[in-house]
Amino acid sequence: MNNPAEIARETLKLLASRKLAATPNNYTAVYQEISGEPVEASGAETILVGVAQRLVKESPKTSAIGKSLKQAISSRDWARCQNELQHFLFPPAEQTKAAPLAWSDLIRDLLRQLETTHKGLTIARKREGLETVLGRFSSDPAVLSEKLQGLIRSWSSGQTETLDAKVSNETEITAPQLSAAPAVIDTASPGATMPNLADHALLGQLGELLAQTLESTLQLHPELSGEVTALIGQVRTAHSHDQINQLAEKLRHFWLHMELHGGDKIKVQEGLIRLLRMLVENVSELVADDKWLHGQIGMFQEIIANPIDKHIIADAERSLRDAIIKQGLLQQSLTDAKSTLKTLMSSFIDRLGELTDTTGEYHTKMESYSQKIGGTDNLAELGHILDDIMQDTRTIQESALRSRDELLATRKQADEAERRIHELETELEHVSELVREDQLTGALNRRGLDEIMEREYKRADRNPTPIIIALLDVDNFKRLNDTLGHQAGDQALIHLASVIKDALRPSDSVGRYGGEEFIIVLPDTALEEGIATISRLQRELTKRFFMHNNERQLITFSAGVALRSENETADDTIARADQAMYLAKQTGKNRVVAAD
Ligand SMILES: Nc1nc2c(ncn2[C@@H]2O[C@H](COP(=O)(O)OP(=O)(O)OP(=O)(O)O)[C@@H](O)[C@H]2O)c(=O)[nH]1
Repeated sequence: MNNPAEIARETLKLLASRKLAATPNNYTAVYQEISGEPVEASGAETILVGVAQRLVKESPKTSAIGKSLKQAISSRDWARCQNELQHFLFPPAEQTKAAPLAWSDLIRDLLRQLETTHKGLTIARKREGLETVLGRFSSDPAVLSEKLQGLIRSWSSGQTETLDAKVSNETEITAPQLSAAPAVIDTASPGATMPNLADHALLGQLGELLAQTLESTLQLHPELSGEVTALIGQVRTAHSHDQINQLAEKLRHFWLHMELHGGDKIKVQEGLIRLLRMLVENVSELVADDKWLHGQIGMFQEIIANPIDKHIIADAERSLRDAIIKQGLLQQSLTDAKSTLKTLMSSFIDRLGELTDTTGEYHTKMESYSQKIGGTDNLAELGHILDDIMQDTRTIQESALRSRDELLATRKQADEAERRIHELETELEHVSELVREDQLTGALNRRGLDEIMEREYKRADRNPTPIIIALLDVDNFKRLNDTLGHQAGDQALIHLASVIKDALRPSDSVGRYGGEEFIIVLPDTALEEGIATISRLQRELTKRFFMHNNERQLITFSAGVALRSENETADDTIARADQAMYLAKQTGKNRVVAAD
């Protein structure tokens, strides 16, 4: 139909049949429908189309309204347009009611988490994060709520470093969270989006990871095992929005319990250490003269005084176990030697008693002979008395002689037993000192070294004499370990320590400073002399090879030699020797460098 008059006539007919009012808009629309020419949109209509398009793009939630609005505009169904717009501007009551509830929970949670102690997070740091979130997102309550929840999660998970990054990236701050579970989980909820399979799988994996993480806390907090087991069951079976919300609430309670229990454990640990410190201090006073215990107690005091480190405890345990085994053996020998001495002493006393008895009897007899002699003039009888006297005198002489020999022998044995006891006691004292030795090489350990250096430094302060501290580090030791094995490496260290000990003077000391590092203390030694001594050690090592599987292995070391400056602390001298040793390594290894 091309004739405009005919089109106009048809338009009026259609308006009447559709019972539409003959308004300009209706007329234009029907006219266009018949003629097939595009409708020239009115100003208001153009604005409405723009609004609809914006809603489609804005978010998944507004997109549906936008699309429906677009359809209503194109079919010119203005009542529907009005409906859609109202729906968008004034959402149904239940949607708006949910917000205050979520806010009260959120604020409660926020306050609780703000006051709870989180490792590595101060309250000031938390406040700072809170200020940033409030400053940036307070214009949009929904976004603000999400960001605040993200912030709380980051506190509980200890992700302090990522907090700033998250705050600065608006789209990243909230990872999907349990308390605000995404609609994709619950397809039955009104308005829910169809779940995406990949999201489902990811959520399942996350759930399983959470369950495993919870399982791993069972060992740490056995007292919470009932709660943890129930939570694990719930994590594995929670699928709906409601279930996940309930789970989130229980998890929050669980975190709180864990924090309380963790805090208790730390307090218990601190209390035990305090008790142990008191006990050790008291014991060390009680046994002030008991050298057997000095080494062990000193070691304990040192461990407790410093931050507890599992490696130090393990080292100490090894040394102590060795010392205790050796002390046990020596104690047994000492007990045996003491009981031998006791037996000897008692037999000694018995013999003395016998001797006294015998001499007492002899005196009595002599008295009776003297009376008999006084009461007779008979020569024959006097002859008999004399024979008896001679016999008794010979017997007592023999007995005295035998007793003298026996007593001498017993005395000798007693002396021997006493000497052995003394020897064992000295050895026992020395065993206690074993905790000052490095168990592998027999050189001093760090503790032993500290004591020697303190002693020598004090001596040098009283009576000014030079002291040399040399730091030796075996060259390419890692390669030796890698090619010959760790045990060969150990043997090489034992060999090195033995060569050093043999080459030094008795007044010098050698201690193991670290893995393959040794410190040598040369008292009363000038710098030139010290350098010469350490260079001599290098030559010794080229003469006394380390043998491994019948093959000669050359061990070399780099050394830094420092002369103690006036009033310098041991740590400072070591630091200078270390720098010089580092220079020796840098300039080709197997050399000795004097410290500045
Ligand atoms: N066998 C054995 N090896 C040890 C011991 N203590 C430390 N080590 C090893 O010593 C090696 C030291 O390696 P690095 O510090 O790289 O030094 P390096 O190989 O000697 O190299 P340079 O010092 O540059 O010459 C490491 O492999 C340690 O594992 C020990 O008691 N026994």
